[in-house]
Amino acid sequence: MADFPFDIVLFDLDGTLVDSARDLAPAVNHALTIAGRRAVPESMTRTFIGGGAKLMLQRALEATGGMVEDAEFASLTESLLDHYVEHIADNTVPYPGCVAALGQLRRQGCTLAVCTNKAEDAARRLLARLEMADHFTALYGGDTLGRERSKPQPDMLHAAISDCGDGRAVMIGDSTFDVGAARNAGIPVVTCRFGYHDVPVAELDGDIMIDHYDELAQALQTLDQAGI
Ligand SMILES: O=C(O)COP(=O)(O)O
Ligand SMILES: [Mg+2]
Repeated sequence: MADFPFDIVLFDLDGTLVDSARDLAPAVNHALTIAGRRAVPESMTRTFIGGGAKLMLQRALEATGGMVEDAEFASLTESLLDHYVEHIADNTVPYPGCVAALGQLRRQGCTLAVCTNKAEDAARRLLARLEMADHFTALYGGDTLGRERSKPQPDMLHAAISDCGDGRAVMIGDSTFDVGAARNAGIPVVTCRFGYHDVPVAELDGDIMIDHYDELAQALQTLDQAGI
């Protein structure tokens, strides 16, 4: 424990711990169909993920003809979430090596938490269905502290660090929301090349990037040695 550089590891969920686009994309297309729009390919939906369901839907609507009025948007958001929750773990899986890496970090003395812009209830359901929940001491969703305090605001990172007993923390994520939140919280950030990127991957601008969970422990050591 003493020689591992971080006490607390905070994880984003969609595109970081789990490959959930195969269940998010059909939920987006369900809502688009209700709105009379064409469906969009999963590859496009992947670029809309990261800011929560509402932003994902807004981007999908903008890409298929434009935003709708508030009441219709609220109803479409509800349809999207109903569909998503019903199919939450149909095709979603943890990324290769993820579960093993979580176990390894815990054996090294790290305390783990999830900081996601997904709604807290959906995040808890998903992690329970995938039998991953027990790894995490804390979980914050995009609505836990209020949407205005979701990532890239640092609030949920600060709260999770406190719940984990305070200490040296690092964020693992896949989008500008994660990098921004980590910067705003003043902690380093590892980005995942395999996740969902709302900007070209080269522009994510984290401190170090991993291609596979097998590289995570070494990446954390490298960050430490670089004095980041
Ligand atoms: O639901 C989303 O859009 C984002 O979720 P994430 O913060 O876990 O990537
Ligand atoms: Mg993400």
